[in-house]
Amino acid sequence: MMKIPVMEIFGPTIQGEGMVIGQKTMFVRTAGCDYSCAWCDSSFTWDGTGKSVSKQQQDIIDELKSIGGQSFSHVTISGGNPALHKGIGDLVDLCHGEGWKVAVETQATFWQDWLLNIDDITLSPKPPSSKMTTDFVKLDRFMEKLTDANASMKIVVFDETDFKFAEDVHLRYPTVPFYLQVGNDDTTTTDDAYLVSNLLKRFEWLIDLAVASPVMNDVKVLPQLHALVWGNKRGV
Ligand SMILES: C[S@@+](CC[C@H](N)C(=O)[O-])C[C@H]1O[C@@H](n2cnc3c(N)ncnc32)[C@H](O)[C@@H]1O
Ligand SMILES: Nc1nc2[nH]cc(C(=O)O)c2c(=O)[nH]1
Ligand code: SF4
Ligand SMILES: [Mg+2]
Repeated sequence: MMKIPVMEIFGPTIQGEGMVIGQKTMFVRTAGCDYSCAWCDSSFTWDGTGKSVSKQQQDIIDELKSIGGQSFSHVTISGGNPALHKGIGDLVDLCHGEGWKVAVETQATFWQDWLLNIDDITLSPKPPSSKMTTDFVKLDRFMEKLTDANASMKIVVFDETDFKFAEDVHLRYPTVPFYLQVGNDDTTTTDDAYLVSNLLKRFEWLIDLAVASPVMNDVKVLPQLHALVWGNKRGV
C-alpha cells in the first residue's frame, strides 16, 4: 500500500459545508495541493507552514478510532487535494470495512479510480477570485466518469464575477446537485463577532444574487457552518 501524507486527523465534528452539511464526521486532511488559491483557508497544507506525516492506511484507521472512539460512522477526506494520493483507495476500502461512509473534497483537477468508491463526492472548481484557472475540457472528462456517482458541485463565491462563473458551471453540468458557498475573505482573524457578522452579510448578498438569477432555480446556498460556530479555529 502507498502511504498517505497526513496533515491532521480530527473529529467527530459536523461537516460544515455542502451536500452533507450537518453530518457528524471525522476529518482526515492530507498534505499537498496542485493549486494555490488566493483565499485558501487551509493553505498550511501546501505553503510549507504545516507539518505532515506519511502514514500507513491501517495507522490512520487506528488513529480515527482512538480519537473518535465509537462516536462516528462517517469520514471526510479533505486537504489540500486528496486526489493527488493513490493510497487513499486502500484507506477508503478499510473505512468501508469498518462500516463507515466516506466523503471527499477535491477541486476536480486530478482523477483517481478510488473516487468511484466514495459515498459523498464534493467537487469544487475554483472561480476567478482564486487566481486559479479551470480547465473545462479536463473537467468534462472528470465529470463523465462520475455520472453514476453521488457527486455534487460546490462553488465558492466572493464577487459577481465568481457568481457568473458559478452560473456557467451549473449550466454546463445541469444534472449535478449544485451548492453556492459563501467565501471567507478573512481566514486569520480571531475576532469571531466581526467574522460572523461579515460572513452573514456575505451570505445575505449571495442569497440575493441566487434569488434573482433564473439560472439558479435549483441550487442550495450555504455558509461554512463551522466558521459561524468556531470561527477560523483549526481542527474543528
Ligand atoms: C480547503 S479545500 C480542500 C479540498 C480541495 N482542495 C478543494 O478546494 O475542493 C475545502 C473546501 O474549502 C473551500 N474553501 C477554501 N478556502 C475558502 C474560503 N476562504 N472561503 C470559503 N470556502 C473556502 C474550498 O473551495 C473547498 O470547497
Ligand atoms: N467542520 C468542518 N467542515 C468542513 N467542511 C469542509 C472542510 C474542509 O476544510 O475541507 C471542513 C472543515 O475543516 N471543518
Ligand atoms: S484547491 Fe483547495 S486546498 Fe488547494 S489551494 Fe485551493 S482551496 Fe486550498
Ligand atoms: Mg475548511
